[in-house]
Amino acid sequence: MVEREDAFEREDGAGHDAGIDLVDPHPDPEESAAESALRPTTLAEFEGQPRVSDQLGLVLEAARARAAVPDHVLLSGPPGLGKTTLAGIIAAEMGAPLRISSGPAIQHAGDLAAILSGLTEGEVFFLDEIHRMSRPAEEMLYLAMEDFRVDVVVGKGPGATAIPLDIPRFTLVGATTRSGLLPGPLRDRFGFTAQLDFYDAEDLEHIVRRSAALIGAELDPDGAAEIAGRSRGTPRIANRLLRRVRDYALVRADGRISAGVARAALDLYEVDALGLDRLDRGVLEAICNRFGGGPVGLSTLAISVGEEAETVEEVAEPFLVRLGFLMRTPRGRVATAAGWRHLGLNPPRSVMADVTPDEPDLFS
Ligand SMILES: Nc1ncnc2c1ncn2[C@@H]1O[C@H](COP(=O)(O)OP(=O)(O)OP(=O)(O)O)[C@@H](O)[C@H]1O
Repeated sequence: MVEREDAFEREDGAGHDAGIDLVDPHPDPEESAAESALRPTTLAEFEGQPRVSDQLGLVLEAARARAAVPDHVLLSGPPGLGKTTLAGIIAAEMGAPLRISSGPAIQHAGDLAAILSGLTEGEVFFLDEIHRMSRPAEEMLYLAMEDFRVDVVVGKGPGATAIPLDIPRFTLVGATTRSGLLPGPLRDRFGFTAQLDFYDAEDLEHIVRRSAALIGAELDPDGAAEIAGRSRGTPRIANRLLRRVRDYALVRADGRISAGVARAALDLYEVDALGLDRLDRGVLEAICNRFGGGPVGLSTLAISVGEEAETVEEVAEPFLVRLGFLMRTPRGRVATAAGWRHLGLNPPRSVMADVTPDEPDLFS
């Protein structure tokens, strides 16, 4: 890959606000209580994803009919689409307790052995970011998933012995944003795999209306549509925008969220009609205005918008790519004609000449 790495000064004021962005799909620890309060607890309450819902419902019903522990479940998809929520629903529907941990928290096989041996019969073990577990822990998990057994190694070196330890039957719910990174043997041990997709506007409207009722906000149907349309297909973002719009309605209006109030609030927070925020537009503007439409390397682009390369790559780019405003090519990032037009600019012909739309996205 050839990246253009010319030095660019970081522009004062061009940086992003501290703390999590309104349209960042990743969880914000400060919002975890607010998020938990809005989590549906039954499949019937879980909006959208009809295929996943139907198939999972069947798996759970069959397990209940056989009085068995359900098969292990792998949920994959971008952040904020409901993987943790579904793990909670599986536990609730099975009347089982839920234990939560994450791949990065389990660095030693011993950490995993301690969790697994402490589970109760039928417990649901939610392992978020399962692709980020250490290799020894991953190997221990294979055996635990298949035979409900772990081998605890006692001692070191040639004298070390593995003592097999039976563990209760449990259901592992693994979650990953990158199912491609999971080793085949791990993937094969899940009895049910579901890929969560971005939500359509209608489902998001239902989610926003349900959440508004739970937080006691008065929300007009048009107001719900306005929030849903700017939520980037992601329930976490929809709920976050709803909370901000609710604040605006209380302070600057009569408390009721009409379409006009939602629009005014989201304009104030710089989330535009398609859900682009300041960073997304900054990235697009930098490519078009400063780099002639691209190609431009990620780090140069990140410096020019005063943001970490990781944030540009993980938050702004996926959405811009999804909207068809940006392409990631082997030579760098390129604005598409639609991207230029979204900024109200005319795309120069030369921009698209040497990049075919079918060029594979080598970075995903
Ligand atoms: N289908 C849904 N119906 C209603 N609310 C939903 C749905 N999916 C997600 N939500 C809401 O969106 C928020 C985020 O969901 P959740 O934490 O389950 O996402 P996630 O996929 O686990 O994200 P991450 O992997 O980043 O933790 C929660 O407040 C949850 O209530």
